[in-house]
Amino acid sequence: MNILIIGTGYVGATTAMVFAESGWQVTGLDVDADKIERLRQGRLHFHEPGLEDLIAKHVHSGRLLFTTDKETAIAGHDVIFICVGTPSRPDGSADLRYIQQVAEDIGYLMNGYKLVVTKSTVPVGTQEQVKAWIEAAQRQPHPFDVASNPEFLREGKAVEDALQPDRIVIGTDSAKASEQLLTLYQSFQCPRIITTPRTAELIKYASNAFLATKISYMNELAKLCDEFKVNVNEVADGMGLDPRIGPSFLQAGLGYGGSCFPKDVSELVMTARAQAVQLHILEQVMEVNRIQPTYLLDKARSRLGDFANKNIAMLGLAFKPNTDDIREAPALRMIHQLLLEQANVRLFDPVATLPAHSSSYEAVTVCASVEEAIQNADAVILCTEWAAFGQLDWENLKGLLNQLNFFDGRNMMDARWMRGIGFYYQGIGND
Ligand SMILES: NC(=O)C1=CN([C@@H]2O[C@H](COP(=O)(O)OP(=O)(O)OC[C@H]3O[C@@H](n4cnc5c(N)ncnc54)[C@H](O)[C@@H]3O)[C@@H](O)[C@H]2O)C=CC1
Ligand SMILES: O=C(O)[C@H]1O[C@H](OP(=O)(O)OP(=O)(O)OC[C@H]2O[C@@H](n3ccc(=O)[nH]c3=O)[C@H](O)[C@@H]2O)[C@H](O)[C@@H](O)[C@@H]1O
Repeated sequence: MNILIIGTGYVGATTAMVFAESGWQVTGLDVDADKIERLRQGRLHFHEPGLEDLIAKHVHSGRLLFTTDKETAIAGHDVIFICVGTPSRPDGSADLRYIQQVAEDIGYLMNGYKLVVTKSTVPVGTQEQVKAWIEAAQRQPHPFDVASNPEFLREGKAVEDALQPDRIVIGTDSAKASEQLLTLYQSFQCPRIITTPRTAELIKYASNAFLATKISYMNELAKLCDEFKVNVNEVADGMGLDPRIGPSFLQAGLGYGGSCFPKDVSELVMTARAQAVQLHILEQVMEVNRIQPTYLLDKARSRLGDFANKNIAMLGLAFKPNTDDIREAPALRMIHQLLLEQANVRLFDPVATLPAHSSSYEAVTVCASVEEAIQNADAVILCTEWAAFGQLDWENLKGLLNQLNFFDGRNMMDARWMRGIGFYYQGIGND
């Protein structure tokens, strides 16, 4: 079997690497010629630790090819993974236009049996829709199967997650399709779940929504911790020792961002509403997340009086460390608000950059180092827990600041230490 990956973004590029690493011949197809040109040279168009080296390795071995030629690519491959984006529409439901485009291309250009696998995160029922789009676009009837095979990798840990997944979920009604997919994944050591397409699609949303729920739960609890002068991290440690709860995703902070949790929780709520089911808990999860960055800004404002003409050093822009992804990053919303309130924003992130071609952030001073960002700062706001920020010597750096105010959106610093060296220090739930 040779494999075609359509869409070479975070998931597509990683998936292409995974199958090449497992010994298959893989081609990545994208409409973006610049991305394809870089990938052909073994270079990645986004920051993901370890991925570029593995892609380069397989580009050089010839096991991994990249193209923009959909006619040849679709005709020449038996197994096709769809990895294009499924962004939110303004009403919060998933926009399937890229999936539809790809399905129609496959239908129109297919020349024999194809196994079409949806790896993109798609609403329950999409597999049936993809089938219908393919059928409607066919010029002559060719047999095909459609399967759902959701992806669970995290950005920043994509290589590790994709090469050693916790589970492989395959949703299909076709024995031939599940057999082919099990062969493709034969070298993986993890549980496989073979189920219906709808179940596979829902497993993906239910997983992301549950993780988002854990985060919003801890963020709300953190506010109570502040009132009681209890440290939320200690509460999380105590809770996490119960194996029924588990220690992960209990980190209070600025709320969840990224290209997935915000859109997937919202899509699940919309899907449920279309079935006349109200997901009350998830609606509140979204609301808690929406107001979470405001909580830290309120603390900073009440300390400074107001933000007008104050120098605010923002440390971190990416929605989480080890990625340059700024989609739905809480830092962006905070910068927007600070600019509205006339603050002078000085920003440093080790890899992420502000959105290109956006006039909204022109007033931000983008700095090349922490030292430059905190120069004459009236307050530091830490938005992303890059490991390097945890190693800074604030005892030495504090002389650069105008006022010793530190607002830690990720509870990264030791509160007692920071206060001990003279900072007015506030985190989320560690007052
Ligand atoms: N980013 C992540 O960590 C994860 C994302 N997912 C899901 O995977 C899907 C893809 O997400 P990302 O990789 O982040 O998106 P992305 O935006 O990084 O990549 C999508 C790619 O598809 C390409 N594309 C769009 N239309 C195309 C077409 N007609 N033909 C060929 N290429 C086309 C785009 O040019 C782009 O390179 C989404 O549904 C997302 O929810 C699932 C798990 C993890
Ligand atoms: O569907 C997806 O795209 C992916 O979404 C998430 O992965 P990702 O968004 O890359 O990153 P996470 O590590 O899950 O973090 C998401 C957000 O939650 C925040 N978070 C995470 C954990 C925590 O304890 N507290 C917390 O605030 C992070 O700062 C970040 O903003 C899931 O973890 C993946 O399993 C899934 O495949």
